[in-house]
Amino acid sequence: MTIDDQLRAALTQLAGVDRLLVALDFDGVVSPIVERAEDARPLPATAAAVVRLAALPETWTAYVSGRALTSLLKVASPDDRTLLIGSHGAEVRLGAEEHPVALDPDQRDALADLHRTFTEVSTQAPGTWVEEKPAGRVLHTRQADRDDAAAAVAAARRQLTGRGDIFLKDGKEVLEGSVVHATKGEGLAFLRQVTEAEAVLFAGDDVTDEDGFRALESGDVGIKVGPGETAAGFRVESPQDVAEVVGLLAELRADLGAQRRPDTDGAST
Ligand SMILES: O=P(O)(O)OC[C@H]1O[C@H](O[C@H]2O[C@H](CO)[C@@H](O)[C@H](O)[C@H]2O)[C@H](O)[C@@H](O)[C@@H]1O
Repeated sequence: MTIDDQLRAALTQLAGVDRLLVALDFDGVVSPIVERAEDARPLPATAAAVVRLAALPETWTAYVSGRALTSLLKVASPDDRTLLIGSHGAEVRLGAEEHPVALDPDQRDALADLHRTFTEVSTQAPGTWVEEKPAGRVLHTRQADRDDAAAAVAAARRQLTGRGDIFLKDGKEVLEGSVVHATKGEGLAFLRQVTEAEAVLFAGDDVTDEDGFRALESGDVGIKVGPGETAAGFRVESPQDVAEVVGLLAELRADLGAQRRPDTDGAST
């Protein structure tokens, strides 16, 4: 991909801010989408660029994911400095500091109902499976026959619609249910607050990432990966393009930092 002039200009501006947060969705952005969720891995070029960014002064990196933190840690193997938002904003890990989800008894009951509904539906639909998260469940349909997948999602929706204590989200070949209301927009706002970032880059590919794009402010850069309606200001086609974008941002910020550093005579170059 050639990074177009507008995106290059936005990245150049972003590279020059005092405090920068680079937040990336994981599946479909850092990792290509794959058949089996447990097989997802970061593209090496993106992972390397994230590490380079995290090592720069006044620069924070984050993965903002719908995955449970345990799953994100397993597939992403993030650098210790990379901040993590899991379960679409319900879980947070800032280095050694972890904020797990705490469910009250009503939420635990709702989670048990959600689990029962998704597993019963999945049993009837070959190729589907249920992923477990601390505050939710995911009905995966990527490996199912298209008609079976649609029927399974419709059946699960029918049984859960109207439950005020279970929040449903559509994703890529998944239906997610959570007993905690959380969004990536809230996750990003929290990260902006703790890092005191002057500007944020956020890249995402899925409908749930739109909450993140809508939480962006003037001076931030939102990048939608792939097709679909979006509130993001920029679009690239694939995770491979994301690797180029994040690589360029790391290069630009490192160069600007080097220019700002005093030379050996003590004067700024
Ligand atoms: O917010 P993300 O980091 O993008 O996570 C969203 C969901 O990603 C995973 O499912 C998706 O990726 C799988 C692997 O490529 C794919 O098989 C599945 O069809 C996708 O929907 C993950 O399993 C979910 O828990 C995340 O919520």
